[in-house]
Amino acid sequence: MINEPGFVSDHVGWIEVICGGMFSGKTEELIRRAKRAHIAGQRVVVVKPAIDNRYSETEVVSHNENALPGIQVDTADQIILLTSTAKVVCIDEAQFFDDRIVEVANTLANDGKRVIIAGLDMDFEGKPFEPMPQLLAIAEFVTKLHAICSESGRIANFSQRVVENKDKVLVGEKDAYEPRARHCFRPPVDKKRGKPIPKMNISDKPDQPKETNA
Ligand SMILES: Nc1ncnc2c1ncn2[C@@H]1O[C@H](COP(=O)(O)OP(=O)(O)O)[C@@H](O)[C@H]1O
Ligand SMILES: Cc1cn([C@H]2C[C@H](O)[C@@H](COP(=O)(O)O)O2)c(=O)[nH]c1=O
Ligand SMILES: [Zn+2]
Repeated sequence: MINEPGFVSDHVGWIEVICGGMFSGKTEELIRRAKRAHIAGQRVVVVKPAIDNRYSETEVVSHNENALPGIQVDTADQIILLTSTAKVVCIDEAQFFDDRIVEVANTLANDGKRVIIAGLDMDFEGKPFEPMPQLLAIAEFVTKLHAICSESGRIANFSQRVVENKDKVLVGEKDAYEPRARHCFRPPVDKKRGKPIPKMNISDKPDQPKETNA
């Protein structure tokens, strides 16, 4: 029950955030919750930012090709106009919206709607992906999912960019990203030192002080 707030609460609105790295199952989970709300007879509207054109312009699609009809929007404010009669509003790829998405999510929830938001919590540098931190802060319910690390088979919460590109936004799939565990993630070049930060080996021991005879 704890993973499905929509079926334990009453008629007031609230915000659920599903976060994690790439391939962790965020879109699948969003689709699962949307489908169940639809089965429960609730009017569900699914939206995604227009920049995410990876699989389809009219559907939200997961990496394993689960899909649901979804509307592309250019701005967060358009979501308000599109969802006036909805009971449940599902927003995928929330990291691609600007800060207005925070106000929009609050407005929808205050209006009595269940707002389900999926998004990447960290970018390719391993830094918080704005505006996800703000959305996580205002949510009543948070679910963090993990992929499987492509190197170690451990749980992965980082998204390793495997192509040379330093833009924060780079839409892509396995052609450009791999899920990685903490100890298998290599952040991009450290700008100050100009060198790649070496991958940390979990068996590495901290440097021991050298003995001197002085
Ligand atoms: N390394 C991986 N770890 C977990 N799932 C993976 C991996 N590679 C591919 N997948 C597939 O990705 C699916 C999740 O896709 P999706 O919901 O679109 O993830 P997200 O939206 O978090 O990127 C999984 O069910 C699985 O079929
Ligand atoms: C890490 C990172 C990812 N992206 C892009 C790549 C994908 O198009 C989406 C994430 O989609 P998913 O459903 O979570 O797989 O975000 C980016 O633009 N910048 C990044 O740093
Ligand atoms: Zn997704």
